[in-house]
Amino acid sequence: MSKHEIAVIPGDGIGNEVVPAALDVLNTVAEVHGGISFEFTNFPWNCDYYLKHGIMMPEDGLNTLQSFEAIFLGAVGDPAKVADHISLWGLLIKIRREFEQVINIRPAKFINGIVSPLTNPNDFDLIVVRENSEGEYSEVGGRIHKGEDQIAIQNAIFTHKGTERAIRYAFELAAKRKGHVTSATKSNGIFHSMPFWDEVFKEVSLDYPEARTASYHIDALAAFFVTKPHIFDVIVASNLFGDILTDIGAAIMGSIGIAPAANINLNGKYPSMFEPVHGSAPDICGKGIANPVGQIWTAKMMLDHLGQQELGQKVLTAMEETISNGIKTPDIGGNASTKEMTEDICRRLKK
Ligand SMILES: NC(=O)C1=CN([C@@H]2O[C@H](COP(=O)(O)OP(=O)(O)OC[C@H]3O[C@@H](n4cnc5c(N)ncnc54)[C@H](O)[C@@H]3O)[C@@H](O)[C@H]2O)C=CC1
Ligand SMILES: CC(=O)C(=O)O
Ligand SMILES: [K+]
Ligand SMILES: [Mn+2]
Repeated sequence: MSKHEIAVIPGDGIGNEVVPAALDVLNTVAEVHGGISFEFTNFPWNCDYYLKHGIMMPEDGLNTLQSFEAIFLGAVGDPAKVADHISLWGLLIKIRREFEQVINIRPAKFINGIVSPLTNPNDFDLIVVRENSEGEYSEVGGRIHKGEDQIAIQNAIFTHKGTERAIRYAFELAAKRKGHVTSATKSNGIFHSMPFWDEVFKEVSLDYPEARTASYHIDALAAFFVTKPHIFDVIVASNLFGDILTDIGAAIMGSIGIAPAANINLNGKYPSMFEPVHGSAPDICGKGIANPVGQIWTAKMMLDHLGQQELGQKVLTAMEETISNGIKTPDIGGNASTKEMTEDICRRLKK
C-alpha cells in the first residue's frame, strides 16, 4: 500500500466547494485502485484567517508544508475582505516563490460535449508553459509623492536563468508532443526584457533542431488563440502573458471553470502545487454550482506527478464521459450542481 501525504489548502470562495469535490474523486480512485491511499491534511489559510491573524498563513506555514509530497490548492482571494495583492502575495504567490515552483503548466484542449464560444474549436490541444517565478509578477518597485505628483514604479524581472529554464522546459515538452513551440513576446513595445526573451528563445532553440518554432507578439498571439487555436502545440510565455493566455485558453474550452494548472518545482527541494486556473469566483460562491472540473483535472495532473499516470488517465476519461453525457454545471450550459457532477464522475470511476 503506498500512501501519498497531501497538504490541502481550499483557500477562499469556491475553493471550498471544488476542493472537497476533487478530494472525493481522489479518494474514489484510491478505493478503485486498492493499492494506494491519500492522507489529506487541511490548512484553513485564506482571507478569513487573515482577518483573525493579520497574516495569510502562520509564520512557520512554509515549514509545515515542506514535508508534504504535494500541495493541493483551490483559490486565494476575497477582495471584499482583503486587498488581492496582500492575499495572493501572502499565500499563493509566496508558496510559488519560496518553493521554487518555477514553471506553471496549463493545458487546454477541446472537450467533447462542451460548446465553445468559437465556431471551430476542434482539434485544438495546447499547453502553455508559464514562467512562474519572476517576470511581471514582481514586488520590486515602489511609490513616492502624493496627489497628482504620485509615482508608481513597477519593475519586471527577467533573469537569463529563469527565462532559459522556462523556454527549455517548453522545448522538452514539445518533443513529447507535436514538436512545435510558440514564443509569446512583445519586443516591439517592451524595450529591454522582450528583446532579451527573444534572444534566449533563439539561443535555446539551437539545441532543438528538430523542433518547429514560431514567435508572435502577445497581442497577435492572443487573437490567434481565438481565430486559429489549432495552430498551437506548446506556448512558452512570461508570467503575466501566460496568466492572460490561459484564461483565454480556458474560455475557448468553454469555461474558466474547467482549466487545470500545475506549479512545478523542478529541483526536487520542495513540493509542487496543484490548483485550477480560476480564482475564488465570489459571484457564484455559496450557490453550489461551481464547476468542479478544473479542480478535478488538476487532481489528474497531481496523480501524473505522483507517478500514477494510469489513474490520472482514468480521471480524465470519467470526467470527459460525464461532460459528454450532459451532466454539466451552468457555466458549460447544463443545470447540474457541483455535487451532481462530482458524483457522476465518481460513479463512472467505480464502474
Ligand atoms: N490562482 C488563484 O488563486 C487565483 C485567484 N484569483 C482571485 O480570485 C478572486 C476573483 O477573481 P476573478 O478575477 O473574478 O476571477 P475568477 O476566476 O474567480 O472568476 C472569473 C469568472 O469565472 C467564473 N468562474 C471561475 N471559476 C469557476 C468555476 N469553477 N465554475 C464556474 N464558474 C467559474 C466566475 O464565476 C467569474 O464569473 C480575486 O480575489 C482574485 O485575485 C484570481 C485568479 C487566480
Ligand atoms: C493570480 C492569477 O490569476 C494567476 O496567477 O493565475
Ligand atoms: K486557483
Ligand atoms: Mn490567472
